[in-house]
Amino acid sequence: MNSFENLGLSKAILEAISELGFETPTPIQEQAIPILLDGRSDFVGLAQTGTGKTAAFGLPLLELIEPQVKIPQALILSPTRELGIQIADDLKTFSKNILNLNVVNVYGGASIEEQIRKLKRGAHVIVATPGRLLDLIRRKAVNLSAVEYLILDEADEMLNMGFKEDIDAILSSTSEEKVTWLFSATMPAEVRRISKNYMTDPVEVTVGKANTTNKNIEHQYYMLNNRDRYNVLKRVVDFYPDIYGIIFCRTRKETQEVAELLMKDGYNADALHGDLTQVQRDRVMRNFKNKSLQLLVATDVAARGIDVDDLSHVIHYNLPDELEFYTHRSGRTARAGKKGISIALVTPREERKVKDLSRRLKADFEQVKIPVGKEVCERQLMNFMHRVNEVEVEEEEIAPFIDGINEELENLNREELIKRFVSLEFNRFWEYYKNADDLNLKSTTQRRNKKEGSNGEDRLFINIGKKDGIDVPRLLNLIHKQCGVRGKNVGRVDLKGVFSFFDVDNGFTDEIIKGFAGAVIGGRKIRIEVSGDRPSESGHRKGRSRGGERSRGDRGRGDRRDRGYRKDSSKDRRGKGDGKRNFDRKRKEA
Ligand SMILES: Nc1ncnc2c1ncn2[C@@H]1O[C@H](COP(=O)(O)OP(=O)(O)OP(=O)(O)O)[C@@H](O)[C@H]1O
Repeated sequence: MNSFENLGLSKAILEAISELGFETPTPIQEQAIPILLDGRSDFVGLAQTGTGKTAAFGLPLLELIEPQVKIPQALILSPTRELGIQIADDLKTFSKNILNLNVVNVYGGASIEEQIRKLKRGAHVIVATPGRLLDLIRRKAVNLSAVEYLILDEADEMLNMGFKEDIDAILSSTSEEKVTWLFSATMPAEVRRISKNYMTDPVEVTVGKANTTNKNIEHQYYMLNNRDRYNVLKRVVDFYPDIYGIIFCRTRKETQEVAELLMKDGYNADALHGDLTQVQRDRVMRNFKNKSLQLLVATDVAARGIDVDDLSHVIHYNLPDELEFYTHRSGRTARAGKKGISIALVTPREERKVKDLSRRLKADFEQVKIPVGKEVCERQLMNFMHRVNEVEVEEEEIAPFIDGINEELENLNREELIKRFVSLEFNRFWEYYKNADDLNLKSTTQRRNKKEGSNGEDRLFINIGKKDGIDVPRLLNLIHKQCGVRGKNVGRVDLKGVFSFFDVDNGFTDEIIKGFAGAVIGGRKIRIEVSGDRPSESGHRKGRSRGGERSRGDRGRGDRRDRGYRKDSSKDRRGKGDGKRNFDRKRKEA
């Protein structure tokens, strides 16, 4: 194996990276650094997420900069401020032993005057987001004519964000002589186009197979009903008490909603997306990086390229449409040779996306059972036991209280004592989970059987039928409009003259009855009730009405919201605040 010394790096840099614990170069570093040190060719480096691409371009770049020449010699463009800050911080750390080498970071949402001042003091390397840099160019606060090295990081994302024109304008103020380097974990068509449009005969280095995911990531997926998505998320989080991860959503709105629900339910979570102010984003990122925030709910853009140590999980609340997005998302875990788990929450309809990802990324995706309540309780309990085992006892501080404690507990033997201590933790979870649904979807055959038979379904009577102009699509449409229940949850429909029957997954029965309550259709007041028996055409039936004593598993009788969100998130949890408490405690113990 090669060493950093053999790659031609200077002592100043070798010492700095050795302090960071970089012992041997990663494959992309090993291959890229000698070529880039030569400094003469355009370059495309493709390597999986978390394999040290920043140092692969950063180290040779810093070697090539001449500190005594006080003009900007290198420009690094980054799609987001967070990534820009991260790159600039890395470069500052790598170059801390090089005298008078200035890395200046400019981005939107912060004082432009302050950035102008910093640029005036002299910048050798500028790390910038495109919008702000363009602004600075227009104000003539920066001169890029002597830039010799241009680095495009996460370039496809910059194009996705609509920065193409800005980038073109920026590049037109740089010299033709510069060399351009591009690093990426994926090679979507945009990256290809960029290398064609902005580079001349680039040297291309690919480590591993292009577009494959980091092999240290374990890919899992849970199959669920769409309406259970949030409850499954909470269950996964509860099943991994020490989880430290990012939950990816598709839109800013969904990101904010999921984060708010999690916070309301007592989890240590926060949102990161483009609708937040920079101050908010900074606070969230800082808290997440220093591990006082356990769960970051983020959009693809906001978390692109983010390097946070030791993330245990990435959760795809919804799968992204693009394969590359999946790769970048899941690559937030398993960085620098560590392991991590990527979990996708998918409905049966989305399962083909998983198959497609698996085929195209050449990675196995394992379908994992959603833990049932008892399993979550067991996990939490064992985690609590582990913490008991590991906790550092503050002998001196606790000593004054020991006599009083012993007195209070003197009637309890060891076994009793253990049970009671454990119950303090266990009861909260048990209370919450004892009646929790099994959120696993039945297999396709079971689902089919369920549709055909009466198992898990109710047969509903409704007093409208063919004579009211009702056909199957109209009835399904009506149920959806009136109650929010989709046609796929409705089984067999029997249309009669002035009434009809339809089978429905009994989890939706209340919703439907409630949805039709008080409804008037075609001038007729709608009557809907659970039918006990198959009726005769005369309409005679042994029906049970709305108040009937059907068993409905642990479904509540509230509205959809109660069912989807609140039910699995009883107020008890708030007091419990388990996520934060466990996490904080763990950190203190570590
Ligand atoms: N040679 C090395 N030895 C040990 N750790 C390293 C080495 N090189 C980089 N790292 C660490 O690996 C982590 C990932 O590096 P980096 O952020 O550059 O990955 P990346 O390839 O750019 O990932 P992404 O494609 O997701 O942006 C960082 O925390 C970095 O400090």
